[in-house]
Amino acid sequence: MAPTLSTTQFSNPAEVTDFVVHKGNGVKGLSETGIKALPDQYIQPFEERLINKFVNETDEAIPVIDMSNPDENRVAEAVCDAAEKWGFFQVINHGVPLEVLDDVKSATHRFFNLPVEEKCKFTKENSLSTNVRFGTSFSPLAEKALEWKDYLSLFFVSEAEAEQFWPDICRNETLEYIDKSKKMVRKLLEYLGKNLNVKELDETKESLFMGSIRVNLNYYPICPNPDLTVGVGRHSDVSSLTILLQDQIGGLHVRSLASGNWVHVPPVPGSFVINIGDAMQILSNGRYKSVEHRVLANGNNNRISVPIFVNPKPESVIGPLPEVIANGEEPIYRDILYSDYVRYFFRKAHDGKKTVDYAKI
Ligand SMILES: O=C(O)CCC(=O)C(=O)O
Ligand SMILES: [Fe+2]
Repeated sequence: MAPTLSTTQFSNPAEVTDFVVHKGNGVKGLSETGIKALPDQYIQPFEERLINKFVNETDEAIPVIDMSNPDENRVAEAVCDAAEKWGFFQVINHGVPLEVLDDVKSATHRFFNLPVEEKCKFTKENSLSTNVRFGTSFSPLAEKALEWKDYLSLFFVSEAEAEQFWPDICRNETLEYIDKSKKMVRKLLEYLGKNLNVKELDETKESLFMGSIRVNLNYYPICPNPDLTVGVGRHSDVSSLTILLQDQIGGLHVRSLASGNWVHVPPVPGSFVINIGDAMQILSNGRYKSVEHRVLANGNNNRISVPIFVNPKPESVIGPLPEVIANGEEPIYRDILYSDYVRYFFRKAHDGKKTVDYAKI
């Protein structure tokens, strides 16, 4: 007979929520109790489950771009083409030292391996800074079904602020990861901008394209019934650009714009997965696509990922760029305060691409 919740230390779902969400054990703690059945609140509606037979039935694959190609125009073209057709691509030979990537992955494991009391210092209730938050799922209070993921989210303000408030155990590695990735991020944004007639990343464009940075350390522990739940539900990012470091486990799936199929993003050692976020879709008046993606839960392996969300400044007003509208195009998005847009995203559960409709004219 399949094990049920009653064969574990929990006698009802409320006790699970208390253990995972309120006591700060996260799904990692739950997984480590040896729980054999998925608690009810993690069971996703049928249509949200990424059952294997619906994926990988396709030979579509997101582009892999070699940034060391001496013909820079070719690199720029490949980046812009992928941003229009896929909204997603991987980059290799990107110039970020591989040891920086290894170090931030190790730091992520170290943080999540801390005792609960240590991690709990960074929950919403306890954290000494609103820019540092340890949590689970996406928005447990707004969600009908929870997601099988824990995270530490770090909004970068300054080195001094990080020194004061970020967890010691992963601070330096995360700061180094941000710092060493900046050059690549700038290059990618320059390529994307040029193709939109943005001649240079001056101060105004910099604050729109890369005015603020958030890094998440994500932990997806082994799940007892991975087919019934998700690591992350369908969503698009609110960033201008996301650069994501994943380990060798896999599980990230992207919705193909061409076919509607869910396409796996295979781990490529030393690469970054790059995706266009909603802010860039809006700034480009829909030319670059912020595409739905989600993460499968895994029954055999723990997985980590470390996305850097490159965002507009919270106080920026985002809307189709003048350079884009100058060619006579009708704007399809209205001007909107970026912090309002982000607040709207976090107020609800993941719901695919619906956030961007909020900015539609
Ligand atoms: O873990 C991943 O591969 C993707 C995570 C993600 O989509 C996100 O944090 O927005
Ligand atoms: Fe995402």
